[in-house]
Amino acid sequence: MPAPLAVTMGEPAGIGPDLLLGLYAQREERGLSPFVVFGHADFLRARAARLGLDLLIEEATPASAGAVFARALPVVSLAGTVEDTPGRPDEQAAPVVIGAIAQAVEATLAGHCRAVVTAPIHKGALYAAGFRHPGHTEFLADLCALDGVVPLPVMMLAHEDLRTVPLTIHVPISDVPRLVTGDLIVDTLRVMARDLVGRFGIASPRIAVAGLNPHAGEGGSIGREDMDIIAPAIGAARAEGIDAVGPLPGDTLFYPPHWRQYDAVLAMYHDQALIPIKTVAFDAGVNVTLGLPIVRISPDHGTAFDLAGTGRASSSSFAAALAMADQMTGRKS
Ligand SMILES: NC(=O)C1=CN([C@@H]2O[C@H](COP(=O)(O)OP(=O)(O)OC[C@H]3O[C@@H](n4cnc5c(N)ncnc54)[C@H](O)[C@@H]3O)[C@@H](O)[C@H]2O)C=CC1
Ligand SMILES: NCC(=O)COP(=O)(O)O
Repeated sequence: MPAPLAVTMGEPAGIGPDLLLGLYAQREERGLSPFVVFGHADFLRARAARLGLDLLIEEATPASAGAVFARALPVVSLAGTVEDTPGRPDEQAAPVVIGAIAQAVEATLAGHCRAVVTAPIHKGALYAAGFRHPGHTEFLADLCALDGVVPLPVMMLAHEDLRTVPLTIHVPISDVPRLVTGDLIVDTLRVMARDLVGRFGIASPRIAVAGLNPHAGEGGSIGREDMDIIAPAIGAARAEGIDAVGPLPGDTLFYPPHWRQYDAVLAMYHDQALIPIKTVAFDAGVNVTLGLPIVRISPDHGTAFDLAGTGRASSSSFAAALAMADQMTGRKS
């Protein structure tokens, strides 16, 4: 039996548990391939009951999950306290939330699961409990370190033909100009070029690079980073055979006829990359981590505390994440 997908439970006070339970309940009509949830079985039973979902939840292992999936939701259940309090995060649950991610990655690196699909975490609750990574992206890279070498994780938001990557991720906007370095741009372009081929099957990817300043600096009169740092880095990447162009003004680049000329856009900061995707495809975009030895995908949205426990959250982005994990691991086209 093929290995299952590893799905992490995410923040218990958020919508992640609602969505994975709701998708499991529709597994037959959606034709979902087997997945195993890393989380807390009793909590998931409580949330399922709150949502009025009549389903069985069974403790399992990645090896048994495939056989269990047809009759019950297989769960690798971690020890710890997880209360069912929608909308009210409790840092007591943090060890289970963090441990679930770590165990899902370990199982995938070992080949017991095919890919990791993560439900959203509430970063504030985890920071309060001592979590020291800005988000999944950086934590996953640490978990995938080999012989002490941590891969460069690259966040990509993807929907159909729009794919955007923020060069800098969860950092204050005041730190961005200092963090936009030539080395980071070249390293990120290398990961993008490699994974657009290897993960997305695009034979000769074309990458647009957005500028940092308005109008990409307007020839240096509105900031010099575009001329002094970004343009030379693009030149260095092109010299390696990477088809990158820019820096292009960030606003007009996202005019659809412009971005459609490219397979992906490298943006300079979080919102420059995420606003376009969330504008055109909030309900179906996904977040993919490039640069890792495993496939990791998540929905593009967060914990949506206002909807948790109500059954009103849309599962379309979560379903898109499961579908892309299947595609990238060769299970479905
Ligand atoms: N991959 C992850 O772990 C992510 C985690 N987050 C975390 O989520 C928390 C909340 O972030 P926000 O900025 O408020 O973003 P959010 O995505 O949780 O919510 C923004 C708005 O979109 C709505 N929304 C979100 N998902 C929806 C869905 N599936 N169906 C219908 N409506 C939906 C919410 O009700 C809210 O009005 C933060 O702690 C953030 O760090 C945010 C993005 C990704
Ligand atoms: N805004 C995107 C986001 O917060 C996702 O971060 P990560 O937890 O996937 O690193």
